[in-house]
Amino acid sequence: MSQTIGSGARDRLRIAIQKSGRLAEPARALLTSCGLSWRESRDRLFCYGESLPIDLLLVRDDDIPGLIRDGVCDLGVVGRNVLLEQDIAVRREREASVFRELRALGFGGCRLALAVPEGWEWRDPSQLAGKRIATSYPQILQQWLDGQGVQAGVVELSGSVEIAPKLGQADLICDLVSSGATLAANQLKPVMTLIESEAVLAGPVAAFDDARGELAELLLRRLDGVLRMRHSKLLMFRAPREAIPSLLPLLPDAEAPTVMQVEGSDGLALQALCHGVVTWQRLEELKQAGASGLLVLPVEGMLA
Ligand SMILES: Nc1ncnc2c1ncn2[C@@H]1O[C@H](COP(=O)(O)OP(=O)(O)OP(=O)(O)O)[C@@H](O)[C@H]1O
Ligand SMILES: O=P(O)(O)OC[C@H]1O[C@H](OP(=O)(O)OP(=O)(O)O)[C@H](O)[C@@H]1O
Ligand SMILES: [Mg+2]
Repeated sequence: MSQTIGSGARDRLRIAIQKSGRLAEPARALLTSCGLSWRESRDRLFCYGESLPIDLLLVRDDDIPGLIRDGVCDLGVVGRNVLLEQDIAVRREREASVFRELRALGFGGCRLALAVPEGWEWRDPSQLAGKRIATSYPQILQQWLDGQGVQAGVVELSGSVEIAPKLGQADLICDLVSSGATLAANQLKPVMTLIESEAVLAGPVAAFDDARGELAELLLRRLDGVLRMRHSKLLMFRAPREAIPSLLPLLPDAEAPTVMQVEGSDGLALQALCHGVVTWQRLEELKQAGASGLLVLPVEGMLA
């Protein structure tokens, strides 16, 4: 089988992920937990899929939507902020989306927010009329301003947006915020959230009409199993039969527990798949209610 990147062979699925940066490691780890493995090329920009015919292309995150649009890659892991920014640009040109968000992946969480100098008294978006707003997301910002019916100047910067008000380039900014530390360090405060973002699996709007369709479906099924189980834990413990009524209310987030008879005793062994956080406090409460030999096990995936 050909390994040429641009061969046009369509019996392999190609996923673009960030080469380095915030999304690089978690994206790879997630795909690995879906059972994918790769033989890396020496330059590490293309990774040939070994366990399945699913290859990786390692790129700058901003390039991912364009690679999908041009059919160079079939899927991509990218921030919703980047996908939406480029989707709006495409829709302005073609009047139809070419990308779609297939799954939210639960990492790379942040929000795109308006932030103003700390001294500003914020009331509502009408205050933005005639102001200059620095951002790396001009399309999302302009669409939001249009929706608010506000006319403001959009100053596009590719980075270090938070310094723009101090440099006199803009009156306020529209940038990504996570902890808020960068804003605080620049004497800015967030006042409006335009979008909530996280890493997403993106793909084309058009369906695949060859072997890639089945590969994409297989990957999505595995991904759903992994995502569903991501915060789940398998709880195993023993308990006397009479403790069951006081133990079950302590497992409100668990699927119906499996209860087994322990050989040679009249005690029971229980197994419960908990979808919420299993804290030390909860374990202590279970122990007090009669549970013993408590084991908390991580769950890697589930095929329903
Ligand atoms: N502070 C943050 N906390 C959490 N997620 C963030 C934060 N900042 C950005 N992100 C998310 O991570 C994505 C990638 O951010 P990163 O800083 O690695 O991008 P980059 O510098 O543009 O990388 P590249 O070199 O690939 O162009 C962003 O598009 C956003 O979705
Ligand atoms: O609210 P915080 O937790 O401070 O995070 C927000 C900052 O994180 C991102 O920048 P990053 O650190 O990735 O630097 P970069 O923009 O230069 O890549 C973003 O562009 C903000 O500047
Ligand atoms: Mg980038």
